[in-house]
Amino acid sequence: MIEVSRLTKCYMTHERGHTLREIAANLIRRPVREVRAVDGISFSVDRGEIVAFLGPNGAGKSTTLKMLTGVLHPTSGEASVMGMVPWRQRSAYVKRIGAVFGQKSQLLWDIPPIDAFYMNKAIYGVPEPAYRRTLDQLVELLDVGELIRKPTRQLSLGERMKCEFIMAMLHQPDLVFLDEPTIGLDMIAKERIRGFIADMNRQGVTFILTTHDLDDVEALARRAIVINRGEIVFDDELHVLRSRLGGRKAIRVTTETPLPDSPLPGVEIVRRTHALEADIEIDTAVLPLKRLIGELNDRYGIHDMSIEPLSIETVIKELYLGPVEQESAASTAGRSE
Ligand SMILES: Nc1ncnc2c1ncn2[C@@H]1O[C@H](COP(=O)(O)OP(=O)(O)OP(=O)(O)O)[C@@H](O)[C@H]1O
Repeated sequence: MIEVSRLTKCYMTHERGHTLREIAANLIRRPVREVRAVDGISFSVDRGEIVAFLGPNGAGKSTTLKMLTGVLHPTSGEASVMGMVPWRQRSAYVKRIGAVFGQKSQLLWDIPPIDAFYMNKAIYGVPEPAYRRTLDQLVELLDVGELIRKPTRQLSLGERMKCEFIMAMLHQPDLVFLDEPTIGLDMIAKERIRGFIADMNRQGVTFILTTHDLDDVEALARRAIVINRGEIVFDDELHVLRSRLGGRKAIRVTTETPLPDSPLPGVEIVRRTHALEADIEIDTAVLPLKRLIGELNDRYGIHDMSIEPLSIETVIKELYLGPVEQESAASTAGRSE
């Protein structure tokens, strides 16, 4: 469905002077700096997938999405989506895709969503019977019967997001780009939206999901593409990310005497939450759990303990960090909060 090859986007930005002399010099000539936001990325996505597209702030996610939705021309490289080049065949292309941006509404504030839906029907040229059928189905699935007749400004965030989804799905797109679709929602609303995405996916819709919410990823995606500084640093199934965690476990332990900075080999203090309480991480391949409990208890006296598997967030953070940042992150571990 999506084939991306060596896609690159460089922005040219004007350097701003800070000192008076620099500002005066800028009046005559402003130096230009190149920002390589996306640096030769290649990947493909099959029909029916939900792919999480992840990365830290400034990694190049939005720039990639803008190119794939046809809003932005790349500096170089190619993309073919459903046989079209997004930025060259925009008008035919937008009829086949949908987009939901958690931070940007596509509805109109003062009019009810139903009127905005009707406008989209006209823009996309959706025939009346197909429009009715899809609208009825979406309204029932998202349980928004009455809401769509209220002015958008009177809706709660969760209610509005449901309507944003209807707006994006009414023309029955084959591919939908989601950018932070559950941002700001409470747990119940998040669950509803996730359920809806999974339903649509079962009906054959492909989703590209950009989010900082790793619960969205765990709930929906089987595969993740991680981008950092414009380059892809991981592209595989989520279970491969999880397997990188190996036998590592996160433990919160309260002891009778304080833990030193290196309590035992294979144990890392991630955070001290209290003088006698710390979050530690262990590698059970180096130190089996049974030995950890025995030795911690003998040396420091265990008062309380809870053990959890590490979240996928940990591996992703490690992917985000380059070797230099990993070293400095390691040197700050163990500091009190
Ligand atoms: N219009 C622009 N002009 C110049 N530089 C830009 C422009 N848009 C983005 N950038 C730069 O390109 C890089 C990638 O930005 P982008 O918005 O694609 O990142 P992102 O991964 O979406 O980040 P976030 O998670 O914060 O939204 C950043 O360094 C950003 O400052």
